[in-house]
Amino acid sequence: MKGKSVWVTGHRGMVGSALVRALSKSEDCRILTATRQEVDLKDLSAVRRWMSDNRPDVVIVAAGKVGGVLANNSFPADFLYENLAISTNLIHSSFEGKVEKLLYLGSSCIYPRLAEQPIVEESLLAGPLEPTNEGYAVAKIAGIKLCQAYRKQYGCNFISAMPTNLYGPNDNFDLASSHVMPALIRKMHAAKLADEPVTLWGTGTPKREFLHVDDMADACLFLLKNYDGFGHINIGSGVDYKISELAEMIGDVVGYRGGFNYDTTKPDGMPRKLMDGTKLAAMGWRAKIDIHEGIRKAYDWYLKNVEQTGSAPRPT
Ligand SMILES: NC(=O)c1ccc[n+]([C@@H]2O[C@H](COP(=O)([O-])OP(=O)(O)OC[C@H]3O[C@@H](n4cnc5c(N)ncnc54)[C@H](OP(=O)(O)O)[C@@H]3O)[C@@H](O)[C@H]2O)c1
Ligand SMILES: C[C@@H]1O[C@H](OP(=O)(O)OP(=O)(O)OC[C@H]2O[C@@H](n3cnc4c(=O)[nH]c(N)nc43)[C@H](O)[C@@H]2O)[C@@H](O)[C@H](O)[C@@H]1O
Repeated sequence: MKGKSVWVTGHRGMVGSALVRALSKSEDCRILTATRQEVDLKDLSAVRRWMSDNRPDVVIVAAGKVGGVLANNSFPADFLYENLAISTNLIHSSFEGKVEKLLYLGSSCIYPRLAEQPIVEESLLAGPLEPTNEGYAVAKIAGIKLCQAYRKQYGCNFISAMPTNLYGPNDNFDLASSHVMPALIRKMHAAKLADEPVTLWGTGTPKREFLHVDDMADACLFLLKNYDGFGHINIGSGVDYKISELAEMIGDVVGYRGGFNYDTTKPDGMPRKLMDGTKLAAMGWRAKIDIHEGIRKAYDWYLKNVEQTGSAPRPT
């Protein structure tokens, strides 16, 4: 990507900020960013204007409305509408702006609720979706299909990657809207100090695969440099854990010695979503950050950035 202008959308978020770190470290390129105040990605004319003023060579779609199982279940219209708008505006204006390459990021929730495990890329649209995040999943599926349609009709080099559940620096630690990893780090730290038990949502039996966001960013740069295909590519670690097992692992790192209660009024979501990483492995990429090391890094980041203030500073 030497000499290219790369627009990382959503650069203040967990995924976008990891991509900016990775690009700054290893690529001799020009990184372009824009805050929501500068360009609301839901607004097609604003996106078009920004695109024609800045003329990126490469666009990474790492912006989106993102949240955990409860937020997705509670605000399906927002998750569907905002993600559809962001995807269509960025993909269409990248076509208009003759962008050389676009990387679209989706999520493992695009796959059917009861997909055969580990989930191969070909499982897409082979069965009904998980109802708690159907809105988000439909928007992300539309993004994949848009990339494929612009490739088929206009020859655009637009690729898609589906990362599994991510965690790391700049994660969202708000207990109402976060994913499980940051929520449990925060809850266990507070429970350790207060000497109280921790309440987990759901039954603790669903299984999830976790990937450190720096591994994900590394995989994205790998795909940008090595993949020009039609089909979307899974990005995962290849290992999944029950939520109750994840809680034990986080407890070990945080030093929480108490027990766990389960609030079964909260949703479990997908029973399991372990992705098959054969395609990416065959190209020569694999994850490097082990989950224990990853949880330690995430807990350190939480202590340094969130614990003191109650909310994390976002990158500018
Ligand atoms: N988190 C995960 O576990 C996960 C898993 C798989 C895939 N992904 C992929 O990664 C993407 C980003 O996830 P994340 O965890 O980095 O989320 P995040 O931390 O919430 O970051 C999302 C970013 O998108 C920006 N954004 C949202 N709506 C916007 C709008 N209308 N205009 C301009 N910017 C807007 C946000 O801007 P503000 O800073 O102004 O809010 C923020 O910078 C997802 O959409 C998904 O494709 C994430
Ligand atoms: C990656 C994202 O994953 C999301 O699904 P999903 O893995 O269930 O999202 P999470 O919110 O991470 O929840 C994973 C599992 O952890 C359980 N869990 C236990 N305690 C907690 C807690 O305190 N907070 C949270 N958040 N969960 C908790 C939750 O019930 C669920 O079974 C999708 O809704 C999105 O669309 C997206 O795909």
